[in-house]
Amino acid sequence: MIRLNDLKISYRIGNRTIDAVDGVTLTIPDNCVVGIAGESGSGKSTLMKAIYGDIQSPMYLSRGSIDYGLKGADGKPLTTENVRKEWFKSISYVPQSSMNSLNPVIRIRDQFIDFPGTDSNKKRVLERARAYIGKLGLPPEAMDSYPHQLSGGMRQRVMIALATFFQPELIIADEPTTALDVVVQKEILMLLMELQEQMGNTILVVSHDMGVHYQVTHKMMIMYAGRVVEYGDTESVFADPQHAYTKMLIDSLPTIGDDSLRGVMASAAGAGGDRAYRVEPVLVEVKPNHFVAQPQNAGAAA
Ligand SMILES: Nc1ncnc2c1ncn2[C@@H]1O[C@H](COP(=O)(O)OP(=O)(O)OP(=O)(O)O)[C@@H](O)[C@H]1O
Repeated sequence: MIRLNDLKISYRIGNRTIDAVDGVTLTIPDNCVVGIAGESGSGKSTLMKAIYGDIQSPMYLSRGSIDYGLKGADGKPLTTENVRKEWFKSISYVPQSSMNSLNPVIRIRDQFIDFPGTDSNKKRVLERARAYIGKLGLPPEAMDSYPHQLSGGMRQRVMIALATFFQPELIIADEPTTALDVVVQKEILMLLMELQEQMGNTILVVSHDMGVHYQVTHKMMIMYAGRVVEYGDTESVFADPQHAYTKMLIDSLPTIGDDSLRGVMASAAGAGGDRAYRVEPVLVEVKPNHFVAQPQNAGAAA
C-alpha cells in the first residue's frame, strides 16, 4: 500500500514557483491498476515522477511525504530520497514516448545488460532476457536489433520488458500507448494487464483515453489544476461521477488548451469547482472507496 501524505511538488523557475501538485493525500492499495486522468498540465506526470523518486531541479518536494510500504535492500523503509536505489527492482517507470527513449545506437540485448540492477553474469542475463521477451510476444531476434529496426509496438514491448524484468512491486506507465495505432495500443495494454495479474503488483497508468481507463483500471484518480478532485473504484467513478470535471471527462475527452472547461469548472462550485481551490479542498468519501474533492469543512481526508 502506498500512502501519499499532503504531497506538494513545485518547480522553481527563476524567482517564480509553479505548484504542479498541490496537497495530494490518498492511499493506493496493493495489487491494483490505478488510472490517472486529467487535462494537460494538471500535474499527472509530475506526480508520477515524484512517486518514482525522480525529483530533480527545477522540480522539488515542497511539502509532504510518500510511504511506499516497501523496504530497500538495506532493510530501510523506502522514501522519496532513497527509492532511486530500488529503480527497476521495486519500482519502474515507463515514461511518456518511452519507445523513443531506447538508446538508438545500442542493440536491445545491451540495453538489458546496461540497466541498473542486472547481475554481473552477462550470459545469464541475456539468456533470461531472451526468454523473457519471447513471453512478451517478441521474436528472439529482436534482442540483436537496434531500436530503429523494430516497429513502435515492438519497441514499446521492449520498454515493458525492461520495466517488468525484475517484477517490481510498483510500475508507473505514463501514457504507455500514445503514438501507437489502436490495435497495437490494445495489445500493449492487454500485455501490461496480464503482467500485472501474474505479478500481483500495482500499476499506475496515466492516459488521456477514458476508454482505456474504463477497460483496464480498478481505480481512477482524476486530476485538475494540481489536485486530485476525484478518486475511487473505476466502476463507481464511471457510473456515478461526482465532480464536475470528472463528469465532463467521461462525457467528452478534453483537447489541449480547451478553455471552455475552465469556465464550467468555475461555475461548478457546488460540485467542488474553482471555489474549492480557494478553500483548500480535501477528498471526502461520498460512497465506499469513492472520494471527491470538497471544501475542508465538508468532511475528512481520504
Ligand atoms: N520541467 C519543468 N519546468 C517548469 N515547469 C514544469 C516542468 N514540467 C512541468 N511543469 C509545469 O508543471 C505543471 C504540470 O505539468 P505536468 O507535466 O505534470 O502535467 P501533465 O498533467 O502530466 O500534462 P500532460 O498531460 O500534458 O503530460 C504544468 O503547469 C507544467 O507547465
